[in-house]
Formats: sequence, structure tokens, C-alpha cells
Amino acid sequence: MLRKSATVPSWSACEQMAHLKSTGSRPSSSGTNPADMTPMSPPKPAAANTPHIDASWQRSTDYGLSPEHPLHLDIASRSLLAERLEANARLMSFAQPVMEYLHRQLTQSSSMVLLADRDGLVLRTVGDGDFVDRAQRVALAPGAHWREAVMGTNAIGTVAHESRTIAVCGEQHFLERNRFLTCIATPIHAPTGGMLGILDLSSDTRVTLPHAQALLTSTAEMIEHRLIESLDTGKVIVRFSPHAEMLGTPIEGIALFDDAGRMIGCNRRARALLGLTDPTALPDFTTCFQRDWQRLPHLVEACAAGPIVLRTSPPPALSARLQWRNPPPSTPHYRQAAPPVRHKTTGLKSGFDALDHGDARMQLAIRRARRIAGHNIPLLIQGETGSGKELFARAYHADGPRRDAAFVAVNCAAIPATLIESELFGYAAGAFTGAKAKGAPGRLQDADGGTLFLDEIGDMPLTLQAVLLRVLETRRVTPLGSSDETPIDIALVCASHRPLHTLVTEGAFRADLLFRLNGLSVTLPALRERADFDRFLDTLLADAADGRPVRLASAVRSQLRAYPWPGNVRQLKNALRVMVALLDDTDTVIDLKHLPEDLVTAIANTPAHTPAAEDLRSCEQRLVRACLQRHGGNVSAAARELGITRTTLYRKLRQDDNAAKSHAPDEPT
Ligand SMILES: Nc1ncnc2c1ncn2[C@@H]1O[C@H](COP(=O)(O)OP(=O)(O)OP(=O)(O)O)[C@@H](O)[C@H]1O
Repeated sequence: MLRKSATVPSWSACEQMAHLKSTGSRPSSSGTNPADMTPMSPPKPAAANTPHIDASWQRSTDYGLSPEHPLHLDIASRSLLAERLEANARLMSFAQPVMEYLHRQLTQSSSMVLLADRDGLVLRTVGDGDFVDRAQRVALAPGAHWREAVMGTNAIGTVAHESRTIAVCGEQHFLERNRFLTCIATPIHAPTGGMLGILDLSSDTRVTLPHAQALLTSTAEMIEHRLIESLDTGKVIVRFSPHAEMLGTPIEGIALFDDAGRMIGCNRRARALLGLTDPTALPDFTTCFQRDWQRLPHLVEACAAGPIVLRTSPPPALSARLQWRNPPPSTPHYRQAAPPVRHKTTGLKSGFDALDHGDARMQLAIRRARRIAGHNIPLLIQGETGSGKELFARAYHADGPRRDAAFVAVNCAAIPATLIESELFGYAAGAFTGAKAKGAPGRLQDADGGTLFLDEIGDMPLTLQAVLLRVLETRRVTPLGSSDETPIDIALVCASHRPLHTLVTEGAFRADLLFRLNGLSVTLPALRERADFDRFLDTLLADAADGRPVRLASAVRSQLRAYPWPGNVRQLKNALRVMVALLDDTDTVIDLKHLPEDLVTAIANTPAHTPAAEDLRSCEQRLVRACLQRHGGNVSAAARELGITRTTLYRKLRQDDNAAKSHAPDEPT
């Protein structure tokens, strides 16, 4: 367990140091200048230091490093980094949004937030500005290893060793070239107590970042809270706090217990509240709360009326809410991810397989989404209108363990604001004028056991965002006009074509809701960006042709490839359908004349369609042909006039099929 300790340097210690540096006086525990040291007599940091920093300098010396050591970088290969990213996908899916949030809180361009794995390998960085450029020069970037054996004393490496919050300010860095940095790092603990990763905040030593340590540790706590909440094991989850109003927030204690009442995991708040000093201790329910495990059903039931009081030894009294883990004990277990579903009669691909045509970004999105299926992690799909977000959500459901339950899609932009609440959460009898006599369940209840897809979530009114947040935290729905709470169990998938972070900045979207929704975020490529455009086009054409043997003339294909497709797949599908319809019964080739008129106009008005390079090429072809004509087809003379070799001229002619054909007799053997 992490406990604040008097020996853990605080950020204000770093601030003090920055001040001392600027005034020229340097505190030193030893009064020794590191540069004067021989390798056998370990140097000492020339700064206010702590036993941890001293011990780390000793280790750095033992590794054979010296302060003026030239920077020896240990950069992971692309495959190793990809492997580590994959292995830490869950951690990163929770860490990325809060890292961005933390960085925005700092509003300080001379800083960056980093996530490293537990060995000190940097996985992700968030930051901008000049500082990032300088930081990258000392390899504060993804793929770089910051373990002490390579980098000497540094926040990430020293936390990897000490497993506690550590600040390393300027001169406390062992290597001289890292001393422009002031860094603070904190471990991110797994629910079972071990270290999962390291969160680091680095800045220029001249910069003051108020409350940095508090911000950093609460960010780490937020990540840990989400990690434990997303665990899909256990019988009951217990949320507790000395203050009832903190229940459901990231600063509550949270613990999971298995069928026999043994603790499976808990967060650091829970450890502090329960007085667990051993970071790996997993005591049983009765030991934690002095309540008989056999009374669990009564305790859970009692929570329906509001938080109950659980006592710990020693006090304080704790307010608590106990909930059955998903799924509730009576419903069948469906967590094992099943192989992708295939269409039974035609053998056609379905689910994610049907979306994979070879584009690397799409494949990455699919791979990541597959990994979180069945793990109670919300999926956020971003991408332009018509890029296939809903199809992706359906594939996620179809390939996942909930595929036999409902997939319920709600388009938040399509429902009038006044109706969204009753549509989503349902309503009780007589809740409002015009309500059905018996009331009606909402879409969330319809999705119980299955997947709820909230499309255009960015358009949800702010007041409802607060209600949705509460539902997601408590996993209970209160229909409009009722005080009864109904437990729900849904996999949540949201989509937006507008960047939600921007909406948060504009005050149109709640930051805390974004954290909730943004378990794993994937961004689908726009059609014009897809590397698999041709293969995808053929698939869509086969679909549109519905069994007719048709193909695209190459001129049509290149027009389609060059067009930027603002409406993405939806627009392309419609265009193909029209083109197939315009074919005569005997036609099998779609030609330029079959292009829908509006598309022809749009293509003509698209600046991107006539890029300078293309203009240049056709202009060049005209010149070459005219020159060849002037010289009566004599390639050598034409090449001389154009100032190019004959070989180059032939190549240029070959680029234009017609020109190549008309001058074929001149081709050398
Ligand atoms: N990979 C694909 N294969 C076949 N059709 C696709 C594919 N991706 C998208 N489409 C089609 O494109 C159209 C738009 O897809 P979808 O509704 O999933 O996009 P969207 O991003 O959710 O759109 P919007 O932002 O407008 O809600 C649909 O007709 C869908 O069937």
C-alpha cells in the first residue's frame, strides 16, 4: 500500500530546489560535487535528497554508471514495444483519457505526462510544446527504457525499484544530461496489490507545477478505481467510505469478494480505510467488515434503500453500498469470448471478420475491441459520419459473449431532448401526460444482459449526462416518476462523430462522463484514408451488384479512389447502387457514363481531385507527345530536345498507355 511518508519528497521540495538553483545556493546532503567522485567512491546528489535518492545513486554507481556518462539509450524494438502495448492494453485504455485530462489541468506546455510499464519502459506520453522536443532528446518517449540500470536515478526507474511515489528534482537525477528535468512518478497498483505500471509527470526544472503530487496520485487512483470496477469476477462488490456522498466516486474504497467471501482485490483507498499495511493482503469479508458472510443477501437487499453502515476495527464507521457482481447470481454466465460468428447459410464473413479488408488502422481497432469483449470496459467509437461506427458496434456485440442477448441502439441526436430521459430510463405509470397506463421500460432495461449502443452521445443534453453517469456508476436505473431502482447489466458502446474531448473543453460534455465512457477508444479511418480502398470497393460493389457479374472500368476506379468521400461508406454504397442500376441488362462494366450526376459534379468541384501532381503529369505527357510528333516519332531526337535519356523517355511514354501503344515500333529490342 502506498502511504504518504515524510521521506517521500514532495513537489514543493522540487519547487524549493528550483528556487535555490536560481539563487545559486545548492543544498547538499554531503556537500560533495558528483564530478569530483571516483567510480569506487559513489557520488552523492548535489541537492536536497532523501534516503531513497541516496540509495538510488548508490545503485546507479553499482550499475557502473557515472553522472557524466554519455547517454546510452535502451530503446525497445518496434515489435517489443507493440508486444508491451498489447500486454498493457487494459491499463492503457483506462490511463490514456485521464493522462490527457491531467495534462489539460496543468495547462503547462513545459510538462508532459508519461505512462510506463512496471519495468520502466515508456508506453505513452501526453504533452506538447518545446519541452516535449527537449524531453525526446533524452529519450523521454514511447519505447525508451528508463530503468535505473540504464538511466541512473530517475523518477520512473526509481519507482520501478521502490514501488512508491518518488520525486526526482533536477540535480537529483544521476545522469547530468537529465538534470533539466523535474519528475514525479507514482505506481499504479493492480487490484491484487502488485504494481501494474508507473504514471509520471515530468517538467522543466524552472517550472512550478502547483499540487502536482496530489494531482498525480489522484490520477493514479482514478485509474486503479476503473481497473477494479472493470474486473468481471467475484460475487459482490463493496463500495465504502466514511462519507456516504463519496460512494460511486473514484475516491471511494472498493473491494471485490468471491463466492466464499474472500477478497479478490481492492483499491488503495480501501486498503487505507481497512488499515491493510501489507500491499498484497487479501483478507475475507468478515475480517474486513465484522459482518457474517452468510448475511450477504440481506446486506445487499438492505442497500436498495440507500447506503448501509459497516463498521471496521478500529472505527471510523463506513457507509457502504453492496452490489451483486455482473451477472446477478440468477442469470447464466456468458463471459467466455466465443469465436467469430459466420453466416450459417452462405458462409459469408460476419462480425469483425466482415469489416477487415486489410486496413491497418481498422485491424488495430478490431484487435483492441476483441480484447476487451466481456471485460466490462466501455467502448467508445469515434470516426466521421458514415465511417461504419454502428456496424463496428454491432460486430463487437455479434462476436462477443453477449451475442445471444439484445443489441439496443439509441441515436441520441435523433430523439427530442424532452423524450430522451423516458426513452433511455423508462417511466412509471402516470409519470407524465400521455404516459402509458402501466409505464414502460426504457432502452437501458431493454438492453439488460446485452449491449447498449449510444450513438451520437455528444448530442446528449448535459442534464441527462448527469443521470447517465449515475446509472453507469450504480448500475441501477430509476424510471422517470418512480423511486424504484432496477439493477441493469449492460455492455456499453458509445459513438460520436464529434471529438468528445473538444466538447468537454467547450463545456458541452461532462469530463467525468467521458472518463466513464472512454474505457477503450477506437477511431475508425475515413474512407479516403483507408489503405484497403480497392479491396473494400470490390466488396461493396459485389454487395451492390447482388450476384450480377459486374466490374469497374479503371477510369471509374481511379475517380472513386481520388474522391474524398465526405459521406464515407454510406455515400460510396449509395453511389455503387446507382451505378449498378444504371447498367443495361447486357452491360458488365461500369464506365464513366454510369457515374451518378451529383457525384460527377462533386468530383469536378473537388480541389483534391485535381492535385498538382496529376496536372503536372498530364502536362508532361502532352509535351512529350508534341515533341515526339515534331520529330516524326524519332525518340532519340525527342529525348535530346527534352534533355532526358531515351530510357527515361520510353518510361514516360509507357506511363501513358495510348502514347506507348502509338510509338511501340520505336521501342528498342
Ligand atoms: N465495412 C463495411 N462494410 C459494408 N458496409 C459498411 C461498412 N462500414 C459501413 N458500412 C455501411 O455504411 C453505412 C454507414 O455505416 P454506419 O451507420 O455504421 O456508420 P456510422 O459511422 O455509424 O454513421 P453515422 O455517423 O451517420 O451514425 C451503412 O449503410 C453501413 O452498412
